[in-house]
Parts: sequence; structure tokens; C-alpha cells
Amino acid sequence: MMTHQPEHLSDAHVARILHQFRQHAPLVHCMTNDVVQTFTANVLLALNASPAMVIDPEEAAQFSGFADALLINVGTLTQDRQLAMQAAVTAANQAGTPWTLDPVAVGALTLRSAFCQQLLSQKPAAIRGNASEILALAQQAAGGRGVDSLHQADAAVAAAQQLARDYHTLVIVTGEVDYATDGSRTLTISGGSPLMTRVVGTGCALSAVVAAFSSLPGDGLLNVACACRVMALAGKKAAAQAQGPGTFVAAFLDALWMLEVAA
Ligand SMILES: Nc1ncnc2c1ncn2[C@@H]1O[C@H](COP(=O)(O)OP(=O)(O)O)[C@@H](O)[C@H]1O
Ligand SMILES: Cc1ncsc1CCOP(=O)(O)O
Ligand SMILES: [Mg+2]
Repeated sequence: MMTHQPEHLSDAHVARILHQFRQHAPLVHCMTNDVVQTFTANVLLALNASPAMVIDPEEAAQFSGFADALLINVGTLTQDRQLAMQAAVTAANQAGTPWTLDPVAVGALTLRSAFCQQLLSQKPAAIRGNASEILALAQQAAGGRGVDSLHQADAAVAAAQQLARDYHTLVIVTGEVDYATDGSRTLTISGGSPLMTRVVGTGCALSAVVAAFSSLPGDGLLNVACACRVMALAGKKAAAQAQGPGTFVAAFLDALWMLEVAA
């Protein structure tokens, strides 16, 4: 299959889609890991979305039926959580709720690797991971160093495109530059800061934001790429003001809240 050269995402799209996002204020069902619950909720709130962390198997199945989007993040997966996540994905698919996978630390660990492979064929609207995670999901590498990537994002672009084609989904691979692809078209997103890797949860929160943006109407690839750009713009602005990781978190939430994108 022909893949086009990657194109840079234009901020004219980002300005329009962010405005639409704030008006739409999506309700986002987050099934995420224990480490990033509050940060993820605060990131969504700063963008005017509504997070809710519903995890009981029966409630999760109910809630994913009427939320605007569902996030499945396997960062602190357990066998019980796997059952609840599976119930939520099944209900989401029945209701037409788009769901996004964050395959945290997929590769070396058996439970999460088998579960992520099982989820691939269940129509995720989007998958967002770092380069090592996307390579491991595509079974082209063994994974990263725990939750951190051992690879640069550009090394995982071909794997991302292949996954997108094989599973008819959107794949976002992040790093210094982010790439969003539907398997044919690929958009590059720049910005951000290395400080984003020195606080926990920026990747996980981005996946929640990707899930939220995937609920918007219009061009799905542009919508999820816009999620990346919004985080990158806020990350760059916050890093310019912060003295280190502690002040970065506060500045990052403020930057998301006040973000205005020059078209
Ligand atoms: N070196 C970097 N420079 C700028 N932004 C970065 C850099 N590394 C990661 N980011 C940004 O940090 C966020 C998390 O990405 P990443 O670290 O790849 O995910 P994860 O936290 O899941 O490993 C993304 O918004 C990404 O664009
Ligand atoms: C440290 C850690 N351990 C299990 S999940 C998690 C959070 C990972 O967050 P991110 O992928 O955003 O760096
Ligand atoms: Mg991650």
C-alpha cells in the first residue's frame, strides 16, 4: 500500500478543532493506571472536558455506553481490571463509543502484552504510545525500559503505519516529535519539551486527550493530531516558565487552561 510523505500539522486546523473541543466538552471515561489518575483528570478539566474514572466491571460497562469516549490504559493492569476493561470495551463497541488504547510498557510483561494483542482486534478508534510501545505492539521489538521508551519516535513510524492499516485505526507514536497516522496519511507534530518526560503522566494524559478528541466529528486523523499539538504547545510554554518538574506541572495545567492557538 502507498504511504504518503509525512506532512506537518497546520495550526489553522488546531485553532479550529480546539475551539470545537472546548464547546463540545466531551465526557471521558478513563480506565487508567493508579499513578496518573489525578493528573489525567486535571489535564482534561483544564481543556474543559469532563473526566470520570469508573472502574467496577458492571458500572464500567454501563458508563462506556453513554460517555463520549473511553480510555483503556494498562499501566497498572491486574487480572480483575482486565475483566472490567474488557467489559467496558465490549459495551463501548455496542454503543458506538470511540475508545483509545494506551499500551503502557507492553512487550516484556505477559498479562498486559496478551491483553493488548487481544484488544487490537476490537476496533480501537486510536492507539497512543511511545516508540518502544508501538514497536512492541507491532511485534517488532521487545519493549522499552519499563514505562519509558528506548527508541526515538521516527524508528516506530513504519510500525505505527502497519498497525493502523492492519487494524483500521489511528496510531500516534510520541517522542521529541509526534507522528499520527491512519496508515496512509501521516502527520508530524512538533513542540513540547524534554521536561515532559521528567514528570509522570504526560503520555498517559495525552492518551486521555486523544480519546477525548477522537469523539469530535470531522477528520479523525486531524482531531487526534490536534490533541498532540495542544499538549506540545502547552508543554513548550510551561517549560519556558518552570524551574523544574514541580513548577512544570502547575505551569502545564495553566498553559492548557489559557491556550490560544495562533492560526
Ligand atoms: N524530547 C522531547 N521533546 C519534546 N516533547 C517530548 C519529548 N519527549 C516526549 N515529549 C512529549 O511528551 C509527551 C509524552 O510522550 P512520551 O514521553 O513519548 O510518552 P510516554 O510518557 O508514554 O513514554 C508527548 O506529548 C510528547 O510529545
Ligand atoms: C510510572 C508508571 N508505572 C506504571 S504506569 C506509570 C505511569 C506512566 O506514565 P507515562 O506513560 O505517561 O510516562
Ligand atoms: Mg506511557
